[in-house]
Amino acid sequence: MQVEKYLNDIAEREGTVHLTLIDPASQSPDEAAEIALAAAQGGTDAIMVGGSTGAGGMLLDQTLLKIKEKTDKPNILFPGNSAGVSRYADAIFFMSLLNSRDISFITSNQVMGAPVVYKSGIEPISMAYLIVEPGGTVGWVGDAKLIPKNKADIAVAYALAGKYLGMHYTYLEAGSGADEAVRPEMIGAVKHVLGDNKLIVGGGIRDAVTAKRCALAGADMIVTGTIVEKSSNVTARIEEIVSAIKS
Ligand SMILES: CC(C)=CCC/C(C)=C/CC/C(C)=C/CC/C(C)=C/COP(=O)(O)OP(=O)(O)O
Ligand SMILES: O=P(O)(O)OC[C@@H](O)CO
Ligand SMILES: [Mg+2]
Repeated sequence: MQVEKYLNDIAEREGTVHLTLIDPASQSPDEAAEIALAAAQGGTDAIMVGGSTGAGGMLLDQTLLKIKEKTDKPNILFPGNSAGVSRYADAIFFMSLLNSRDISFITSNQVMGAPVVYKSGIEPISMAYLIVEPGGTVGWVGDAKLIPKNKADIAVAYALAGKYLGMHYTYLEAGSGADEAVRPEMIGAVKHVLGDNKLIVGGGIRDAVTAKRCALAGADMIVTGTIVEKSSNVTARIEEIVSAIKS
């Protein structure tokens, strides 16, 4: 419960958590570590490591080890499949893609990954993963029946199902690099039924205004990925977003 408690405590104390997503396939482990350090200096709370394609094996292990050398922020795996599990992480978002049409993203990858999580002692954080239009690469890879962006009630139904199945976290995902982030109406409606369960929002959040809008609507945690890959001054970009979402 340590990483989950760490995140929940920040959400309670500071209003909103900021998570930085690093895709091990997008840069070398050394470069990933530099990005993690810069994001930590900008005030991010934890580093998520994963990708929808090619994010496993030695590259994943090395990326985690290098990140650990540079920062003491928790590392949380964000796996695209069972190969995205590594014993060098602190925790894993143990997620089920509830709106997938493919059973492998609902239970099979979880079954293959669970024994590795058990043996390595990393902390599982149960999560309902929901993909909203446009969905991006992860929507395609995960064969998601995308939730229409203006249909908050469908997202609410999925979020309730996840909560009743016992999942602690719900993640509303618009897809990495989405042209529009998840809308405030949907975030608000989902948070309303989740109550104390935590809501993560990501995909297409590139600036402080958008991040703040998501936080005010009810997001407990904001994820940004693309901006740390594309920015020349990661610390400054993260700092802007972090100061906008913390109370
Ligand atoms: C719990 C275990 C062991 C596995 C879960 C497996 C599930 C449910 C996966 C969901 C579908 C999926 C492909 C998720 C990937 C999540 C992810 C790391 C997204 C990050 O997006 P990017 O990979 O950065 O997008 P790009 O590939 O476009 O860069
Ligand atoms: O790359 P961005 O658009 O920040 O999206 C982050 C995350 O929600 C993708 O899984
Ligand atoms: Mg990526």
